[in-house]
Amino acid sequence: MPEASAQQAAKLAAAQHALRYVEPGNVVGLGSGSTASLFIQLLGERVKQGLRIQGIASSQDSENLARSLGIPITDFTKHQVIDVAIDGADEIGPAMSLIKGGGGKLLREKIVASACKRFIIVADDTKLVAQLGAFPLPIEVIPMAVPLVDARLRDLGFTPKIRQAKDGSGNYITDEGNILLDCTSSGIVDPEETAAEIRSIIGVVEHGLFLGMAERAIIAGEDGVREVMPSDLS
Ligand SMILES: O=C(CO)[C@H](O)[C@H](O)COP(=O)(O)O
Repeated sequence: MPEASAQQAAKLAAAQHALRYVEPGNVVGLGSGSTASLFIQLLGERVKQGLRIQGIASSQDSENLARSLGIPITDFTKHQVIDVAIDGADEIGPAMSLIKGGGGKLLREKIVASACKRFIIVADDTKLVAQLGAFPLPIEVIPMAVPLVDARLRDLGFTPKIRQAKDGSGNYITDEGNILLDCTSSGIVDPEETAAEIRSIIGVVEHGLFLGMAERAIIAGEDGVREVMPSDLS
């Protein structure tokens, strides 16, 4: 089987497994990206079969997809607590530290994750890493502050690059109207310290390090699907 379709099959298997964490009456956080989208499609099938849930989406794309499938959408004015959220990740590192935001949705994803009783990651096994940072860390920045934040991030050892829109129209603009800096580094040795340093930079709206948020990860690969807990990842 070509690698791309094996990876796709793994994403689907992880998404399928995640359905067991959704219970009737739940408010469900809907993640972003290809794996989360597969979960939303499967959830839509369950809703068509009669499952009663409501979704809170972590991106406009996910909300549009959910609505097109008949998943009722709610928001934080009606529900401040999400029972369970299912989302993807770009890297899954020690103690289930995560890099997210490859799809550009990290701010709303982190808001959803922060409001969850259970935050569950779905991913293929290529996302597991011994140390975070091979994937460039996305950082969402207020547009006028980009040159200032860029300089501070370089002081921290990052090489930031402004993300470009896929359609060639210029800078990628987030759902909240901000710029994303994709920051390469030689590796993130201490994610907690790095997160605190980035957060202290005025003009940074949010960063893609999700620390201490995920309860478990559903990981799929050629050997099947397994659940991984933070304590399993040293
Ligand atoms: O953080 C994200 C979007 O901002 C995604 O969850 C992450 O990029 C993983 O995506 P995929 O499931 O397509 O590999």
